[in-house]
Amino acid sequence: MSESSVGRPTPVTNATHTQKPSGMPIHKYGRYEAVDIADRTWPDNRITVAPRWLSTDLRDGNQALIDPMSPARKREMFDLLVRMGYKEIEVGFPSSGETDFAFVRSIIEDGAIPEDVTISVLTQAREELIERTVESLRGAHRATVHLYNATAPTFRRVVFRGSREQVKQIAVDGTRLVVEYAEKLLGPETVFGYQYSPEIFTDTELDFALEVCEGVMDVWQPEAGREIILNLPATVERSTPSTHADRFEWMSRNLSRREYVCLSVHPHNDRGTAVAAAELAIMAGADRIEGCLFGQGERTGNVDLVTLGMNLFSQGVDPQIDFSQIDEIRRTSEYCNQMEVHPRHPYAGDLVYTAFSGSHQDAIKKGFDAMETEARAAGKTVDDLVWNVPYLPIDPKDVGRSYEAVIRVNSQSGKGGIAYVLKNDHKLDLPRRMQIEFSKIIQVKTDTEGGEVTPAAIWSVFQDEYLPNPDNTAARWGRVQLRSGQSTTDTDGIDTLTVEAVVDGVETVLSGSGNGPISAFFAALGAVGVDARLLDYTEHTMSEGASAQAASYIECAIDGKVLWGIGIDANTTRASLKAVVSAVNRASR
Ligand SMILES: CC(=O)SCCNC(=O)CCNC(=O)[C@H](O)C(C)(C)COP(=O)(O)OP(=O)(O)OC[C@H]1O[C@@H](n2cnc3c(N)ncnc32)[C@H](O)[C@@H]1OP(=O)(O)O
Ligand SMILES: CC(C)C(=O)C(=O)O
Repeated sequence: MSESSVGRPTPVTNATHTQKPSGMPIHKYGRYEAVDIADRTWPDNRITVAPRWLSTDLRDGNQALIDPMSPARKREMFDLLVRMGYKEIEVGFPSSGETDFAFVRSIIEDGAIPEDVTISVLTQAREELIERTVESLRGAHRATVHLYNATAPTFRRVVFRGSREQVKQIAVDGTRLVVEYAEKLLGPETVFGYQYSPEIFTDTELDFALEVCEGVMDVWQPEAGREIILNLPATVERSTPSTHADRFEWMSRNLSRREYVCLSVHPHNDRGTAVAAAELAIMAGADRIEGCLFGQGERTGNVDLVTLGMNLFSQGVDPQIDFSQIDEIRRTSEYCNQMEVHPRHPYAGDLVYTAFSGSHQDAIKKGFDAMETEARAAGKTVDDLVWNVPYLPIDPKDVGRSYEAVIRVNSQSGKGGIAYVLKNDHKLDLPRRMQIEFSKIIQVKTDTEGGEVTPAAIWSVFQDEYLPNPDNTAARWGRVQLRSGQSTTDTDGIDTLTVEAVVDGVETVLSGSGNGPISAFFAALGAVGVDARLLDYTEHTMSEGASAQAASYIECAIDGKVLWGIGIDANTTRASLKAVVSAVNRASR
């Protein structure tokens, strides 16, 4: 070892990270096939308008619940989805039993479905189920039957025990039966649509998925004014979102009658990438997304419609869905599903607009201040500007949240967060060095007591430290209490101040002169043995209007200690005298 390197730590080298077998049974799993599409175009595409949305909360969401929704909970969910603006809603699986059938009948018969909303119902490709399904739609204004059968090799072999041709025939025959029963059972008042899903599309060979979809289209005969929805589900999410997008681009390019096809994506979240899979599929040509609020649904859930919609919103694209009361949406969804939304759920969780850590809080506070400064300079309001506050991808106000929870204080917090609470809740804009001083006081509390310090507790500590209330004996402390004061200014600009005060419990009249009321007060305090020197002074109004209060902050050296005081009063001179008293009392505390 050379002399110069003695005592230095050993640098990390790549050799430290050589891979060792984990012992996990990796031999049980195969790699997902890539798609042969070297000239893919989707990576260059941008999402500039909202896709069509279908909520399947009442079907795919409901079928995965421990306790499926009661009719009342179903209705609550349906009404919420309508209020939010969803125009396509899968309302159930009517052939599953009386509950779903009766629910579909109830919303049709109650007139609960707005004219511009299309309801959709799912069925297997079995004649008795198709008949019952179509039957449930009698009298609806706009209704779609959604037929599915699994097309992947394992399902062909294990579930249907049939060849490719036989499994394709299930879809083709099912489609024919849907058309026949719709013609037989539904009247002209119903605008009737059709949707087909090759279930387990993600594990189906692309050429076979295409062949089945073409066979279905040959029966439905899509044309102008007669679209078909072809929904390609990631029934179980199996690939990266990029491979999923490749498969969509391939299907979109190879489908015939493409202009009459609404290509729909239906991701599940088994790999945790459903949102990305949906977004990339849209870039790759999909027109429509099926999902559930907050990612409810089978196993790890369907893709989350709230995240998808809010992702668009946060990029300046209108999602066509109203998320402005996100907490009401969340509460209703929790009630209907009897399942809680995670506190860290994107856009909606309790903690997603909250910073506990000091550097985040500092940046957020500075971001808010910068937005206010920019707005003032431009003669605008903050709401007119493009949102740009660190760590907050959107303005919490836009989803009905207040700024109260944006900063919460615990042992990880710094001065910026505490200053934010005082500014936001009490209009006190503490000078930087005073922020440092006060944050140390709060830090002692968090270090000794642990946990969170609420805004109310911060305020109570602040009041006790800087603003002892002279009217409240319990909260009164300190050597000096100010009663009243008068100042005069002579022709040379010298101020003479006379104050009535209680000093060490004794009523006293103090007098002093200086080149301003503060220095005059310091001179007066000298008479009772206070040795104080002004280091810094700042003030601001706390609100607009004639009755506005002002806050004064004074940094002084008193008897060898440097510390801050604050005074609040409608009169700025009185506010500054109070600030001196605050500092003097703290010095002797
Ligand atoms: C990926 C998805 O989310 S798909 C939607 C899944 N959702 C649901 O299943 C919820 C509602 N379903 C139900 O309530 C019931 O399944 C019912 C009432 C519709 C039918 O119940 P059952 O008659 O007992 O049949 P079950 O659902 O068990 O299906 C088994 C049979 O249907 C066949 N089948 C399954 N899916 C389909 C399909 N899409 N099309 C045609 N046949 C199918 C199976 O091969 C099997 O046939 P077999 O008995 O000849 O072997
Ligand atoms: C019926 C289809 C669309 C489905 O729910 C799935 O494959 O996940």
